[in-house]
Formats: sequence, C-alpha cells, structure tokens
Amino acid sequence: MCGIVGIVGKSNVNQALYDALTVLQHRGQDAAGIVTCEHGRLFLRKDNGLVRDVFHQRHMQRLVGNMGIGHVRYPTAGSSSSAEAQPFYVNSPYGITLAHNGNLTNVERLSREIYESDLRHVNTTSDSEVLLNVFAHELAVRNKLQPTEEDVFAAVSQVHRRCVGGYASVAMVTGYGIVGFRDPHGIRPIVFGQRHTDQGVEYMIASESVALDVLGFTLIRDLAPGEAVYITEDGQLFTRQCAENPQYAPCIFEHVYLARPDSLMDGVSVYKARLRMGEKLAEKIQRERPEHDIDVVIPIPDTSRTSAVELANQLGVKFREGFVKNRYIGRTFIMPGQAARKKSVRQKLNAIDLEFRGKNVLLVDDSIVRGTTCKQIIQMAREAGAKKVYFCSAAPAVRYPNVYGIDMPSAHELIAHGRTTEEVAELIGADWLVYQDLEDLKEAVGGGKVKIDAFDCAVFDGQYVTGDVNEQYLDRIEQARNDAAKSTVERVSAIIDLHNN
Ligand SMILES: O=P(O)(O)OC[C@H]1O[C@H](OP(=O)(O)OP(=O)(O)O)[C@H](O)[C@@H]1O
Ligand SMILES: NC(=O)CC[C@H](N)C(=O)O
Ligand SMILES: [Mg+2]
Repeated sequence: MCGIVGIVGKSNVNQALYDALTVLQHRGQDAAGIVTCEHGRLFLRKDNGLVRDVFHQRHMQRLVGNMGIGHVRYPTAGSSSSAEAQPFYVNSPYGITLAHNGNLTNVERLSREIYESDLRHVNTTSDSEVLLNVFAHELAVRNKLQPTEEDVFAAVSQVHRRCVGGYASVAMVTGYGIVGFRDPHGIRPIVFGQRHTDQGVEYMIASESVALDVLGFTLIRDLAPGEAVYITEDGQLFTRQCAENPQYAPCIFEHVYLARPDSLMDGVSVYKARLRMGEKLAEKIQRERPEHDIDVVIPIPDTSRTSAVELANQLGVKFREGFVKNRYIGRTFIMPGQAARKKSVRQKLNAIDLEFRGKNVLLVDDSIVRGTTCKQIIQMAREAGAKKVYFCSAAPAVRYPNVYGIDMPSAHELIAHGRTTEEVAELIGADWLVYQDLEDLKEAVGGGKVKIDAFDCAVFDGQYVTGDVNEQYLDRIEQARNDAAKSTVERVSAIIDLHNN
C-alpha cells in the first residue's frame, strides 16, 4: 500500500508533489521519490527514508518542471534497498518513469517474458520495475515517434492482458504526459482531481483524495477498475476503460487500516465506514453478552479511534483515551522486521494508569494481524491495574496472506492463522476477545449511501479475486518473504545498488 501521486501543472510541481507525499506518508515510510520533467529532461531524487528526510532544499531546487510523479514506499516485493525506491525509470521508448502501489502475482512469468521476448533488462527484484517494463514494451511496439492518447491507452490495455495482481500506478512519458491506471479489479485505490489557477487548470492523480484536499484540488472521481486517465503535458485530459472484463473488488483493508479517515475511497467516506464498524461491533457485543460489565472503552491509537468512539456511544459506555501516542513514532505495522515493530509499540504507546485502575476495560483496535500490538497493550493495561481486559477488533480475524500490496506474505506470522478466537484470546492474554463478523464489515463499508457489493477480503476469507493464487504460490511467497528470509535479502541487496539518480 504505497502512496502514489502525479501532477500536470502550470508551474513547477516539485513543492506540490512533496506536500502530497507528506499527506500520503501513512501509506509508506521506507522510501520516497520524486521525478519531474522539464523540456524533455528528467530530474529524479529517491532514497530510503521519510519524505522530510529524503528531500533537502538542494534536491528540491533541482526538481524543476511542470509535471512530475512521486512515491512513498512500503515494500511488498524485492528488498527495501534504496535501489528499489520509486519512481523507476527506463530510457526507451521516450523515457518513462513509473510509481506503483500494489503487487503483481505473475511476476515470475512476466520477468521471463520481458527477458526472452521483449528483450529488456530488469535490474532489481521489484515487481514495479517489471510493471514499468511491460508498459514500456507495449508502448514501444506502437512504433510512434510521438505517442497519442490512443497509443498510451492501447499500452495500458496490454498491461491489463499481461499483468495480474493489484496495481494502481502513475507513469510519466517524458515530454508527453502522465497516465494513471488501475488494475481490472480496482484492488488498490486511485483518484484524480483538478484545480484552477490563473495560468489554467492543473490536474493531480493520487492514491487518496486527502492529498487532493490538502493541496486545494477538487476530486473529480476515482478511476474505475481497469480505467486509465491520461493528461498531456499541455493539460488535455482523456479517460478510457482499458480492460475487457473489469470487476469491482476494492481492498476492504484500505477502510479498516490503510487509508486516512478523511479520504473518500470509491465514493465511500473512510471515516463513516469506520464509524459503522464501531456500530456493528457494539451490536455484536450486545448480542453475545447483553449483561456485559464493561466500565470503559479505550482505543489503541491511532487508527481504531473512529470505530471506538462509535462503539462506546452505541454501548452507552464511557469512552476514554487511556493510551497516549508518541507522535514522533510512525506506524508500527508497516515497519520492516518484527524486532522493530515490537520495540516500537512500547515506544509509541504509554498508558494513563488512572483510566485502568480497578476497571473492566474494553480495548478496541482496528485489526489484529501479527498480534504484536495487542499482546503488549494488554500487558500494559494489566500493569496499569485493570481488573479485566476485554479486547475487540473492528475487523474479522486476519487468517490469510495478502498478495496485492500489503506486506503479509506469511500465514504463519498471522496470529489467527489456524486458530480459533478463544485460542487467540488466550495467546494475547485477553479475558474476552470479539472480532467483527465479515458480513458486518462488508456492510459497514459497502452498505452506506454508495453501495459496493464485492470486495477483496482475501486476508479474512482466503478468496483471491484474481483467481491465480493457489497453495503453491502462497508457499513460494511465504518462503521468499517471511521475516527471516527478508533479512537475508536485505543483507545481500545492501552490498551493491544500481541507481538511476
Ligand atoms: O497485530 P499487529 O501486527 O500489531 O497489527 C495491527 C496493529 O498495527 C496497526 O497499528 P499501527 O501502529 O501500524 O498504526 P496506527 O497508529 O495507524 O494505528 C493497526 O492499527 C493495529 O494497531
Ligand atoms: N506497498 C506497495 O504498494 C508496494 C509496491 C511494490 N510492490 C514494492 O514493493 O515496491
Ligand atoms: Mg494501530
């Protein structure tokens, strides 16, 4: 779930790209990059780190040009080496750069095709570099000196035929324009909008609408699954459905955890969806234990706050902020490596004892994935003097790996994999554990004013919408990307990098 952005403006876009990436920082904390284009030349800066660490004034001054794209990365393939930071670049045809959110599931086959038939070279283990090469090849075979929107859309159609998985992407064709495209299931989010300036209309494509809001762009709409938007350097906008059989199945986990609550995603307010999750959870608690003895509802900051407020409201129980979050520590779930994640929870959250002492507390989190957070939090609640510690998750049990752009490749690292709710409760040390029901979660997200009836819910139900994910595939990614395997990859890739910046 990286963050992507592209802007075609009327003056330098470097600052706007930087600001947009800052707003999308919650989608990726490992690396950041911006490439801009002026008079047919590209200016690229990318490196590991947060946006504020990667771009210094000296870089910003050199990122000139009225159009550009940017990326914040949370690795789901390859390594977290700075050589795999995005945007990626290929020089032929035209010079194309690309930023990608998602994950391809047929990357092995594509890599072979790229080498054997397309005669192209991919230098990293990143699936995004593969995606870029497929797009570049398909644009190259159109054999045009000056590509038109027809050529760009034809290349995207071919990408849809060849690539499988989740991909929301922006690609810049040097000297011509920026294209945004979304996979035929619409798994990962992407929106576009516009802003009026004295020099004319500027366009922006981004992962989440919040990036548009903050920069004064108005949302035009989400890209439909399979659809592409192309904005030429001089500001003409074209859209086209490029997939043969698009099927809406956006990732429901965006609403649970990934997205900011102030974003509108596929027409649904993430904030309202989270409120409804709290409401549904309260109904379940009332069903299961009408005579419950909960004294206070306490959220685990940050993401669960919205659901927890509504849950407390519905239960008619006091809502209290019992944990204080250190605002200088990032999101722990998207950190690479279990050791860092574990250490960060304690650094990030501290309990206010008086909210716990002698009380039966209901702790609320948006989700339990590896169980890193809840185990420590429950322990902290007990140390702070809680009488009983109940725990609820606004999402159902996460039991299956994600293969579309969230780094949960290994079933065995998921605390609920192969375990019942009671077993998980025991393992995390909760006196009672309540998970949201999947039907209620779907209703919370897709049952508001805007109806969505199909989602990618693979992490909860093991159904993979692209239809190509089987046991062998899951075994392979588990071997390649479990925590232990990743640390070997990191060591090896740290030795030699090939950079294009
Ligand atoms: O079971 P786990 O493996 O610990 O993962 C789940 C936890 O991780 C996330 O928090 P995170 O700190 O990443 O972000 P937040 O501040 O947005 O809640 C999520 O909100 C849960 O609290
Ligand atoms: N989280 C993402 O969207 C990751 C994009 C890409 N698969 C990478 O690993 O860089
Ligand atoms: Mg959290």
